[in-house]
Amino acid sequence: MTDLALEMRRVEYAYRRDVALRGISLAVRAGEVVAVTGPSGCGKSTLLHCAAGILRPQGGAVSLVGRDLAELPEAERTRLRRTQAGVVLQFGQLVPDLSLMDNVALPLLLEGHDRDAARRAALGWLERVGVAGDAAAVPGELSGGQNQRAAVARALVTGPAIVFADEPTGSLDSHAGEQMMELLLASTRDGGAALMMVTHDNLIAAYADREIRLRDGVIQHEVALS
Ligand SMILES: Nc1ncnc2c1ncn2[C@@H]1O[C@H](COP(=O)(O)OP(=O)(O)OP(=O)(O)O)[C@@H](O)[C@H]1O
Repeated sequence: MTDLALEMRRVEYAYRRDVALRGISLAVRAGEVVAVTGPSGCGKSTLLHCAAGILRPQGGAVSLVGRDLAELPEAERTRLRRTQAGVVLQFGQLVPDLSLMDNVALPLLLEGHDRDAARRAALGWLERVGVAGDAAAVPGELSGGQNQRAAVARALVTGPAIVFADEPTGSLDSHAGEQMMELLLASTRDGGAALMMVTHDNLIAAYADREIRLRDGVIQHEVALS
């Protein structure tokens, strides 16, 4: 058993023209909160997407809860990602035609949970993030902040080991952003998950236990913040 939620070893990623990551090695411990910072274009989002198993690095290795993603058969890899990695993106990325309740229940339904149990768990998380009253509404009927709260609930409903958040407060004003951060921290702590968040905002980074600063696709430095 490992107490590492995430481990990346010499990870490299290149798009057609741009090399985005040039050998990134890092680890995130169970329950730890890590901020990934750095100037625009330095590779923050690419790093997060490789860590979450959304992008496959061309070099190096990524392990979630001690299991190397590249060594797993496709179905197991999908399952590990779905159950152990929650993802919150800047604009929530909820399914527009589904109610908040069904959006949050979806990861459980995809894992084969029965519909009633999935909906009960979804409602429980919608309550914790403060939007249970909007459970029947679809995302287009609600504000960015409400949708973002539901996205946090969806990320945590499977009980993941780690939540990946890409500019989670980016579409919110500063007060709503602060509330979102408090919620994200409390929810991940509540669910026993680690949190890796990408941000260009120093005030948001200050919520983390550790800051990892990137520059030109490499780690420039790491700073313990607490
Ligand atoms: N889909 C893509 N296709 C081609 N190149 C890309 C793509 N996404 C990112 N890049 C390039 O990869 C490099 C790293 O981009 P990335 O989005 O990871 O940086 P970032 O630090 O998250 O930037 P920002 O803070 O502006 O969101 C940049 O040079 C960028 O232009």
